[in-house]
Formats: sequence, structure tokens, C-alpha cells
Amino acid sequence: MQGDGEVLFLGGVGEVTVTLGHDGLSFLPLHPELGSSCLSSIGLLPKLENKIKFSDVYAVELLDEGPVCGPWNTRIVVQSKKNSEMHRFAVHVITRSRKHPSQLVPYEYLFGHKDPETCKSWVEHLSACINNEQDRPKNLMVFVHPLCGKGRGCKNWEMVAPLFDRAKVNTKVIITERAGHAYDTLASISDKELKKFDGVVAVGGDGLFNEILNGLLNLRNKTSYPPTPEGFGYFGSTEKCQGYRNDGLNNSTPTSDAVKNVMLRVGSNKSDDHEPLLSTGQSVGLDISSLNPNTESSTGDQVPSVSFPNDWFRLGIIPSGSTDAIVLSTTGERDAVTSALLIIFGRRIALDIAQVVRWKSSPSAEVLPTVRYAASFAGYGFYGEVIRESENYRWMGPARYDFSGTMVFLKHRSYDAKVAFLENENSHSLAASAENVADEVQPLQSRRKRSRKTICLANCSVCKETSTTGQNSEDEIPNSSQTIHDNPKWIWSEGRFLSVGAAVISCRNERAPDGLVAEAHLSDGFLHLLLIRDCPLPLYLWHLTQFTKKGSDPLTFKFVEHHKTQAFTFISSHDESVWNLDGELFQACEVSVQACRGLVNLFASGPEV
Ligand SMILES: Nc1ncnc2c1ncn2[C@@H]1O[C@H](COP(=O)(O)OP(=O)(O)OP(=O)(O)O)[C@@H](O)[C@H]1O
Repeated sequence: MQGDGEVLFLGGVGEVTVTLGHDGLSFLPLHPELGSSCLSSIGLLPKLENKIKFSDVYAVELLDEGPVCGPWNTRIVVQSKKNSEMHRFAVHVITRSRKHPSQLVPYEYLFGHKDPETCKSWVEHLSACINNEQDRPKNLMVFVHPLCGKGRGCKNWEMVAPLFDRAKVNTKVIITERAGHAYDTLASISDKELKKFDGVVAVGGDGLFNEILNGLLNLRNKTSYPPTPEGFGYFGSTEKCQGYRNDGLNNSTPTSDAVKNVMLRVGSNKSDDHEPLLSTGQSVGLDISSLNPNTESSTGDQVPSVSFPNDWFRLGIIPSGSTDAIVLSTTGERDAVTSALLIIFGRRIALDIAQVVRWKSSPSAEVLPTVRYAASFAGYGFYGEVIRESENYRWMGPARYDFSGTMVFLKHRSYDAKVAFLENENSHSLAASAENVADEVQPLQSRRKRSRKTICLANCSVCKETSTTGQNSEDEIPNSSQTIHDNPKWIWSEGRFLSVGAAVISCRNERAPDGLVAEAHLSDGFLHLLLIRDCPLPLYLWHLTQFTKKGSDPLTFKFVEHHKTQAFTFISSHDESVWNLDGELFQACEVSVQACRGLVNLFASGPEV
């Protein structure tokens, strides 16, 4: 097969000599005078390449005997092309859309030969070659949220499931029946069962992904609580808690009673309004072992426990929700097929995760540290209120966010709060703060130019520089949070805020093409803290509308503080304080938050543009 080449029939081209190389196969038409162009069973696509790289092949399929269309000459009308019956195999590859370089488009090369054994041996050979491509998943657990977005979950899964079948990726599909279903399943699945999967895929929105993230990390993440400043109520206990590492920093280590409370609370599935992660009150309802034909006997073989970060397990999202900010920020496309192909190819990118510890849900509540994780955004004030308000208009579908956003905007509420954030020694605060421009004759936007943004794209040098993912074995207990220098300096900011938000990633979405923070990176270990101070309504509107324009800079307003930090603490005395974590409601008036660098891996490779 290698070397001299073999003559096969290629659909749309005619006879070609096919040669196998170490990284792919190439072919040359035997009759170039026929002037073939591109034609595939999928449609007209970019000019036919005469080389197929194994790294672009997502499946090889032996097909039944059937027609293979003859050379398609652009000068001859399509109907005149000849179809010949022969034994066939298909090589499924990806191409990139010219208009949208982040979008992957499947393309099929159809080969034919009169001898079935020839086809069979090509398929075996090519399959072996693509199996050598590292890191492609074999078994995935897939959660489908049937009601997400405009009810697109099942439809999107039906659309991409054939790609997984074709690529011989086994999928265990679970259609969620309620909020909390995915969380419960993953929080209760044994590590031994979990290890049978290469990853978990969410067919849904950011909310379903958040559930999956929390279900996986609950009790499996060994990161200590976020550091907190002196003066914050839960500072200074020296007790070390099981499951949480005291790394010797100023980490507020909760008392063991407090931790027990958290464990009890999570374990008991106690009902708590608005918080499906704690509110199921139902049994998990899924016996993974009974569904998995490959389940080993549970007779006590010791399987090492799963902890995060680790270098084998990955998460994926087939975008089907109302916003899909995580997918847009990590793939650059809100396209179910692109995401499915990135999963099949086993692409990998490390993702920072915000660990949010709620100390108190309201000023009068007892202290009960509760841990949540967010992959994209944690926001208070305007951001929390929009989610709370939108719950009343679920019947509107995704339009409820626009409606409730307008309602909350018009109310123009601001909140007294105190925020302390860790100074980042490598970079000053990134935008105009109140004092930066206090002496100016009220310029509406700071004149100070922000330094040029380094946008996080595929193969991002910033993330590569700082990332340690892949170096930790899963048995180690890594410190996934960014190394915080020995004498952390806390900076306090106090006042009335319209919102307080922390972007873990850029949070691109269709309304904000550059995201909330265009220069946020996927895995640099930093959060972008946005403190929006109280200001007149028209100015706030101006600030908000800047997000909708590509290339604008909504963070240069003088009432906007933008700090790149590894951790912050937030205290409000407001009774109904609600946070928005990846679009999910979380009632909390005192929280500490930290970026956990590269805590999970995603089946993605970063946006191309
Ligand atoms: N079968 C289900 N029925 C009701 N809620 C569910 C179900 N499955 C998941 N959920 C919950 O619905 C919420 C939203 O899910 P998701 O983000 O996937 O969709 P979305 O349409 O983008 O979200 P949203 O409704 O918040 O706009 C999540 O909290 C998720 O846990």
C-alpha cells in the first residue's frame, strides 16, 4: 500500500493513484485532462485537496457496494456525470469554512474499487492510522437537556450523534429529567465508574455545563478555600479540614464543623429554592453500572480516586442553550457540528475555573461555607437580578433575558458592598478607576489608553506560558490555584455598586461579540474583576451598549474598575443578595472567590479569530 501507490476510484474525480505516507494519504488523478473539481456527497466545498492528513480524518467507513460518481468536469453539465457501481469506502475529514475559520465542516472522500478486499484492507489500514492519533475519546457520557434554548437539546443531539457513531465513539446518553439531574449523577457516580469515560459532554447551555462541572468537582477538587484578607470574618482558623488543603497562605480555613455542615448539606439533598444543585430531594435515579455493559464487578478492586486537575478527563459542550458563552469563548463558534468534531478529535484546552465559597447566604443567616464552581462568570447586582427576574418569565424562552434585563436596568438599583481583591504584582489595574480621573473636568470616558489587548486564541502563548495542566498526575494533589506570592497585598474597594462581576474567560456571546472582557484568557489563572460604581442611568446605558460593538472598550468609563486578580472577597449587607454563576442563581451576601488555574480540560482548542 505504501510507496508506489494503488489505483482507486475517487468520487467526483475518477481514477487516482493513492499513496500512503506517514502523516496521511495523497492521490494523483490518472486522467487530469478530465479537469475534476470538488463534489462531495455533502455539497460543494472548497477546492479538493490531493492530500488527506490523518489529523483531519475523523472516521473511515466501509460502505456497501454502490455508485461512485465519475469525474465532474466543470464544463459539462452535472447531470452528465457517470456513476459506476463498485465496492466503496468513505474517508470523513474536516475542512474549515473560509468565511468562519473557527467553524469545522465535515467533508467526505468516497473511494471505490471493484475488489471488496482492497476496500476492506484500506479501511483497516486507515483506521489503524487514525487510532494512532493521540487523545481521541472512546467513551463519553452525554447529558442532553431537552428544554434548553428553544428546546434544541434533543434536535442538536440527533444531528451530531451520527458523527460520533461514524467515528466509533461510544456514548452513554442521559436525557435530563429535571434541574439537578446531571449534578446528582456526577456527584454520586463512583470514581471507578467515572474512569470508564474519557469525558462528559453537555448538550445544553452554560447552565447544564455548570451543573456538570459542580457535580464533577464536588468532593473531587482538593483545592483549599480561596485566600481572604485580614478583617474578613472567616480569617485565621488554623484547623485543617479533611478534603481541603491548607497551603500555608492566608487561606480562610473553615472549621471542621463548618465543613461537616457543607458535606451534610450536599449529601442530604436538602431542599433549597433556586439552587437545583442542592434541591433535588430525589434519588439520582440512574444506576450507571446497570446501564454500562462493560461494568466490572464491584468486588472491591482498588481504583485510584479521581481528582482535578488531571490530564485525561475532558468536558465538552454541544451548544444548545440561550447564551452559550463558554462555547463561543472556547471554540469561537456556536455550532453544534464544530463542537462535536472537536470532541471526536479529542482536542484539549485547559480552563480556569472560579471557585466561589459562600460564607453567608444573607446577613442574618448562619455561617455555612458552601462551594460552587463557575466556568465563565460570577456576577452580583445587575447580573444577579437579571437572572432572578428572568425566572418569572420562563415562558418567554430566551427572550426573557432581554425583557428582564430591561426591567432591571430601568430599576437602576445599586448596592452597598465591600470588595477586597489580591493585587496582581505583574499588572496594574487595567482601566480607569474613580480616582484615576477624579481631577478631570468630568470626561465621560477615561483618556487613559489601555495597553494593547492580547486576545486568547488557539495556541495562546499566554496560556501556554503559565499553564501547568498535563504535568499533574491524577494521583497528585496539585495546587490548581495560581501561586499567590508570600505577602499577598489586598486592596479594598468600598461603595455603592451597580454590579460586581468576575469574568473567568472572555464570555463572548452573540450580544457581546468581544465578550465582557475581551482580553481574558482561558487558562492564565486570573479573574477579571469588574466593579461598576453607581452612576447616572444614561452613562450606564452607554457603558452597556459598548459591549454590543466589536472592537469597542466598555471598561474605560470612569465609574468602571477593572482589576486582574487571582482572588477577591465580597461582603454586602443586603438581604436579598443574589449572584449569577454561569447564568445560575446563587444566593450569597458574603463570598470569597479564587481562580483555579487549568482546573478542568475542555474538548476545544480556542477560537481561531
Ligand atoms: N430536564 C430539565 N428540566 C428542567 N431544567 C433542567 C433540565 N435539565 C437541566 N435543567 C436545568 O436548566 C437550567 C438551564 O439549562 P441550560 O443552560 O442547559 O439551558 P439554557 O436554555 O441556556 O438555560 P436558561 O434556561 O438558563 O436560559 C440549568 O440549571 C439546568 O440544570
